[in-house]
Formats: sequence, C-alpha cells, structure tokens
Amino acid sequence: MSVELRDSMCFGCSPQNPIGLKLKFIHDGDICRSYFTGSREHEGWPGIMHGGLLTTLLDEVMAQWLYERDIMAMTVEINVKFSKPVPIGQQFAVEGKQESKKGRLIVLEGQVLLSDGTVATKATAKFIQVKNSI
Ligand SMILES: CCCCCCCCCCCC(=O)SCCNC(=O)CCNC(=O)[C@H](O)C(C)(C)COP(=O)(O)OP(=O)(O)OC[C@H]1O[C@@H](n2cnc3c(N)ncnc32)[C@H](O)[C@@H]1OP(=O)(O)O
Repeated sequence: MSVELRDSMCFGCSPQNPIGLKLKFIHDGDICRSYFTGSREHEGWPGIMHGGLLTTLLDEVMAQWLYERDIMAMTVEINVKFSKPVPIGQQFAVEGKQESKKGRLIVLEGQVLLSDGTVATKATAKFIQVKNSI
C-alpha cells in the first residue's frame, strides 16, 4: 500500500489527528467492528449522537474492512437509516461487512448496535476500487 497508517491524518482512525476519532478496529471473521462512546462534543439533539457522526463511523468501519484486505477503495455512495437514537455516554458497536463485489464496485453493509444488541442504525455503501496511489 502506498497509503500507510503512520502517515495518515484520517479523521476516523489516525492516532495523530488531534481532532480525530482515533478509532480502533477488530477484524472478527467477515466483520470489521469498532466501539465508540459519544460525549457532549458528538451530540446533535441533546444527549443523542449526531447522525452525521454515526455516518462517519459506519463509513469508516466499512472502509477499514476493505483496507484490512488490501483493497484500496473510495466511498461513492452511502445510505443510512436511523431507526433508534444512540445515546451519548454509552458504548455502542459499529460493524461493517461486504455484501457483494462486481468488478470495481463493492457494496458493504454496516450497523450500529446498542449495548443491549438493538440495531439503531443501518447503512449500505458503495465503494469503487482505485489504484494504490490515493
Ligand atoms: C492509511 C490510512 C487508512 C485509511 C483507511 C481508509 C479511510 C477511508 C475513509 C472513509 C472512506 C471515505 O470517506 S472516501 C472519501 C469520500 N469519497 C470520495 O472522495 C470519492 C470521490 N469519487 C471519486 O474520486 C471517483 O468517483 C472515483 C475515483 C472513486 C471513481 O472514479 P473513476 O475511477 O473515474 O470511476 P468511474 O468510471 O466513475 O466509476 C467506475 C465504475 O463504477 C460505477 N459507479 C460509480 N459510482 C457508482 C455508484 N454510486 N453506484 C453504482 N456504480 C457506480 C461507474 O458506473 C463505473 O462503472 P463501469 O463503467 O466500469 O461499468
């Protein structure tokens, strides 16, 4: 890969981005998972995670599913369904996995799971594979 984590300022995963989310990932079989606990800076409505940030988290775990497999790809489309509010101050899981691949087009699915297992948010995203020189 020409893009290395150590040089990255990725808002989602870089350890050196001072305003980034500094996410860590667990690759569990065909699932990429991260855990996050929102704080006041991450809220939209009081006490509730901002939907745009949930979208960022979902985009990131899906992108990391690909990165782990040395597939360099960029998000070209993402659809998110927010079904339940995600409270700040409580840890939740964000998961992504591949749904299909056809040529350069890779479709991934993601979900946000509350600590009791409730699926609060679901996403489907399309990624296009690019050359290893972003
Ligand atoms: C180290 C740190 C770790 C880093 C770890 C990773 C961190 C990731 C961060 C999160 C991920 C992001 O946010 S990524 C950032 C946000 N995304 C972007 O900025 C992407 C912007 N878009 C682009 O630059 C471009 O669209 C490209 C390069 C992705 C693709 O352009 P292209 O190479 O010209 O390809 P193009 O011909 O348009 O499309 C290729 C084929 O896909 C089809 N196609 C294109 N879009 C779609 C679509 N929405 N739905 C269906 N099909 C589509 C086309 O019809 C075509 O089919 P056919 O004619 O071949 O049949």
